[in-house]
Amino acid sequence: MGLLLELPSAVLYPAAALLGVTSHLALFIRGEWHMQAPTLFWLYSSLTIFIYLISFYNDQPNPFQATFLLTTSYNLGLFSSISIYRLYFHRLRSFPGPKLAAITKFWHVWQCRYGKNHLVIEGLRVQYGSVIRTGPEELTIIDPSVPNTIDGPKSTCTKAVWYDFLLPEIALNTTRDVHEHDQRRKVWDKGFTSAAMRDYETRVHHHAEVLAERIEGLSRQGKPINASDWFYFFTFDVMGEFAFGQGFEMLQSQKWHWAVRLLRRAMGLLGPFSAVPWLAQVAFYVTPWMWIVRDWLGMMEWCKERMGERIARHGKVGARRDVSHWLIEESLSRGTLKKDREWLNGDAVTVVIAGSDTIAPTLVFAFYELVRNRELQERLRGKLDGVDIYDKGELAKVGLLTGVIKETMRLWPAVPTGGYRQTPEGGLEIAGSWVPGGVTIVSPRWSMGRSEEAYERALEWVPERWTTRPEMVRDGRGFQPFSQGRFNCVGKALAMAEMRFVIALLVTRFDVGYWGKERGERLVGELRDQFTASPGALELEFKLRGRA
Ligand code: HEM
Repeated sequence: MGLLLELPSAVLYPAAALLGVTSHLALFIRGEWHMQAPTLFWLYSSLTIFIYLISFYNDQPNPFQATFLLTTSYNLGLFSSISIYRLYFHRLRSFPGPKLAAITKFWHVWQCRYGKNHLVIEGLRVQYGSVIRTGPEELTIIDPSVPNTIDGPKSTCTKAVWYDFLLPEIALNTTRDVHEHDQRRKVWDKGFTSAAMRDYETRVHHHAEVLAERIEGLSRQGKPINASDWFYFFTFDVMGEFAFGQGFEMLQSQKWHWAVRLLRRAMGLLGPFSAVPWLAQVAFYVTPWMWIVRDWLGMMEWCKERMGERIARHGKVGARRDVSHWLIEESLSRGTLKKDREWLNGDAVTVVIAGSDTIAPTLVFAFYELVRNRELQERLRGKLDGVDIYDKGELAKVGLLTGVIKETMRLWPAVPTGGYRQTPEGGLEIAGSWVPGGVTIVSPRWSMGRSEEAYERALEWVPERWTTRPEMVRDGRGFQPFSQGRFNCVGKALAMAEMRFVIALLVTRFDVGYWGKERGERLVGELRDQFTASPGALELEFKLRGRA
């Protein structure tokens, strides 16, 4: 090495650049590298220090400069080769899209720095059309046929690299191994049978009634209700109970639980950094002391402890059956409780996030729309008149109520752009384009729901398009708020029952309107896409019906 450094610079630096090109063409061009990111980071840092020390001990006149020039030459070779390849030789080179997006996902990180991926994609659709290259190995395709192609019964697509974001945490929704997923899904399905659902219903009713009482209490005091707080308090309390057998007690305390706060703050990272899962790996392994990583790990530790307590309570007299009951029961029956502990921890966090961060924004937006459409609110109240809202079956028959929920999920999807899939090795035809293997496919619900080709007056909230005006849905194939196929939402029935009940309970009990000068500007303006939708504040007035 010392001898190498004595080579004339005219030879040394071009040689380093050539090494950069070679490492790209011989190594990095093949396969996935995001999981190796921490190792590469350490290797690169160690080599840089090593070069510096060699230069220093070989009496180089300026060891810092020598190291800098050598590493820069290598990087120049490496990144020039990557850029030229991705722009002019890559399998996706003929797809339209921003040139910088084709070179690096950092382009996307920058675009999403305010958590507005749903708007970034919408802007690209206007500029480039419905098939866009949004990354070196990524296509965003806005077409009603895509959900079925990538998730339908015949699909051979798998989950894309994004799902490795949280490794080493493992959970049903993040596992990329199809066989492993299917095995775990069978266990989950036991927690969502009709019998299991009956156990959950009464607790949903109980929490919803507490929510209504709190709202009534505040409205009696003449205070506004921030829907974006209260619906989250409600859903997190419900899901906390389903995951750990105990809620976060936010409806009681009327404030955010610190663990939920940490969780939501950590989820905020998914806004800008979803595009670069390798960076999350570097952060987890190289900088675990960083505040945001500490937040996440702190929250995971808290969940792990709660799961420990939940396991200790399992089978005790009076213990109620929650989602975790079924997961623990399965591990016990197989004698694998200890081995499955990581799964149980990860799956409990999944119950909390997947069950809360989706229902809450849908409820917030449903009430926003019901407030903007007071006549429809009144009509819905009329349809609910005389219906036993505690009877799940009866409630499901109220078409307009289901229409309200579906229309809200179309226009304000809880998962606006997420749900990335990867094409199988041999490639796949998607929406008329041949897509090679190993490519990430994004099928954004936000843009699909706003497509005039699929919906008449697409930007308007018209629940009747799902009931009496079916002609307003020109092509409903793209409407998959809960996804479909093997990775579809396991909690769909629970979610629909829960949303129907909460809306019915509150609409029959209160007249809901804007509070003061509120018109929903913050709700929509501060909406962030961080895999799930995170809305801004919305202050509403809930007037108890029959009172002035
Ligand atoms: C409005 C409510 C909800 C919506 C819109 C929704 C939507 C979705 C979507 C789009 C997916 C697919 C995600 C992906 O492809 O990565 C999904 C998966 C999932 N959801 Fe939901 N969800 C809701 C409520 C719930 C509830 C209440 C639970 C119950 C705990 C739940 C649990 C899950 C789980 C575990 C998965 C992963 C399934 C798998 O990979 O096999 N969700 N959900």
